[in-house]
Amino acid sequence: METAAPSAVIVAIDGPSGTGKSSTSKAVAAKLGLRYLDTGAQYRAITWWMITNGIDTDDPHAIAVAAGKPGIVSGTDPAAPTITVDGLDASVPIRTQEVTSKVSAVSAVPEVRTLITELQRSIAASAEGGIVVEGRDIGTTVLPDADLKIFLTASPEARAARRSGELRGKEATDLAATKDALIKRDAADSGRKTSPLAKAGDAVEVDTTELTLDQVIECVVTLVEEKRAGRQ
Ligand SMILES: Nc1ncnc2c1ncn2[C@@H]1O[C@H](COP(=O)(O)OP(=O)(O)OP(=O)(O)O)[C@@H](O)[C@H]1O
Ligand SMILES: Nc1ccn([C@H]2C[C@H](O)[C@@H](COP(=O)(O)O)O2)c(=O)n1
Repeated sequence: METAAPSAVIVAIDGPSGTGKSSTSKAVAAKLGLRYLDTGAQYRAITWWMITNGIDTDDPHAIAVAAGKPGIVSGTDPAAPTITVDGLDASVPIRTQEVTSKVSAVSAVPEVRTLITELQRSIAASAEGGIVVEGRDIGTTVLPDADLKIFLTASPEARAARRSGELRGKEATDLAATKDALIKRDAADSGRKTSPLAKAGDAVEVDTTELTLDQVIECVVTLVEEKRAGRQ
């Protein structure tokens, strides 16, 4: 496994859905001049490709056979992250309800994880000034030697309220249904055999339930700066 330049700081941010990983990671990366990688977008992208190419997402063997076919490219500018599949902009279609409902099954297939993990490691290794990588297994599996590991949590109620606020006006906003869907996806992501959603033993846990997004960003920026200062 290649590593980034010695001065680069690598930050892994993991946690369940709706805990604020993407919002926090993007803002922290922008403030500190780091690159940013949304690994959930990559699993969503491969899921979208499976759906649009007629692969049965309930058939792990069919998914495994097709896993190497799509070309997934992630842009890591925190001000404008991008994701393409075979050269097509996938940023909008990967956020549909259909993709969200199928991504846990696709991302549980070991062949998918092996390919996406390799891609994530190569992106992190080429980020010369450092990178914030967010997902479910970054601290445990993808980048176990990350300089700083954060595990974000929040109550299911807080997470559902955040998601409902986001969806208002676009799709159904039933709070109870949103909470049930979050809990179901977390259970699938935590319960899979290959690199499940988990807190690394050396990760700092931040419960964001009672914190504003700005407070969480400030907390993580401080942790990164402390880590950088300690390395000098
Ligand atoms: N501390 C917070 N307080 C209030 N709202 C927040 C907080 N953190 C994030 N949010 C909001 O919650 C929503 C979900 O946040 P975000 O997408 O960053 O979570 P996530 O952990 O990346 O979710 P997922 O894993 O499902 O992609 C967004 O609308 C975001 O603005
Ligand atoms: N490192 C990762 C990141 C994401 N996944 C899977 C599991 C999630 O439910 C799904 C979508 O992620 P989101 O966009 O909601 O952050 O992708 C994973 O298995 N490992």
